[in-house]
Amino acid sequence: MSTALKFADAGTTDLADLVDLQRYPIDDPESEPWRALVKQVREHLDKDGCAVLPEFITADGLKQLRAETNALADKAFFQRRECNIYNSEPDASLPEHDPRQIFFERSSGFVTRDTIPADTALQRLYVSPGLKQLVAACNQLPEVYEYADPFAGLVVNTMPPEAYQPWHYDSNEFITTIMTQAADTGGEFQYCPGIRTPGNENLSEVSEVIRDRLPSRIKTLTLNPGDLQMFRGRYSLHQVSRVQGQQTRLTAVMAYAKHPGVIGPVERTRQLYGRVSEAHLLAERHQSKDGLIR
Ligand SMILES: O=C(O)CCC(=O)C(=O)O
Ligand SMILES: [Fe+2]
Repeated sequence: MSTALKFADAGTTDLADLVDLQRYPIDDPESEPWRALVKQVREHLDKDGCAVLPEFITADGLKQLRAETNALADKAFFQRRECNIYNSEPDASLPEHDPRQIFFERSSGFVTRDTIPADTALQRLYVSPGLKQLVAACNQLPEVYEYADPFAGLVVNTMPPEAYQPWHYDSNEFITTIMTQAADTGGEFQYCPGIRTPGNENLSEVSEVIRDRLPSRIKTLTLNPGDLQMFRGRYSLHQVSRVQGQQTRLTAVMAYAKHPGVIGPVERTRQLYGRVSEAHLLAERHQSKDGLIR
């Protein structure tokens, strides 16, 4: 992929070649249509933990994102790994049906932000003030920030045929995704809106869901490439069902933080991305000294 083009300019809001600005005026925040959009998204997020903005990306924009994510797909890190929904270690003292005792094999992979060239449409979208402002307003926050983590803020979830991303919660409260290429079949995003809340893990229902005994609690999202999805993944258990057919499912996952400077923990970073950077090591050392929450 060429890097001869101008690098991403964090100050530009001109996304006219990528985003359908007629329908989604993210370049005109506080305008009437923008406010109406934010109101609608908030309602969906409050009710369902999820909101979809259909055809957010233009046809040309989608062509570009699809080409970029396909070109990056072979840089994904894969590690087949047995995980429970909390990513915690096995604990033999727990009863057999406890959700912490149920492990699934994760076979999806991630391309990390540091391997995505700065002049790509993917990076332009992630750093765009218009998108950040929309995400902040929809989540009732004054501002959101790019991760300082060199790997984690923008990743491409890469799911070749037969890949499965098992039930999990995200560590951050809200996430924004754009699928750039769908699976032929399978690869469906499934979720249980608000199944846990702060202070209540709701282990009994969660245990039923992950043992396939409570299908009525599971919603399957109809998502098309180019739609923008906002999702509260910390409270809504979710999975991507097994990819079938020939085509790799590709999704750009954009994470923003409530505070600047967020860097993921060393051990989790190594598990997810197969390596860590100097920034991760420094952040961990710094954290252990001042005791602050990351
Ligand atoms: O690929 C998706 O649609 C969602 C991925 C996801 O849940 C995650 O990466 O945490
Ligand atoms: Fe997730």
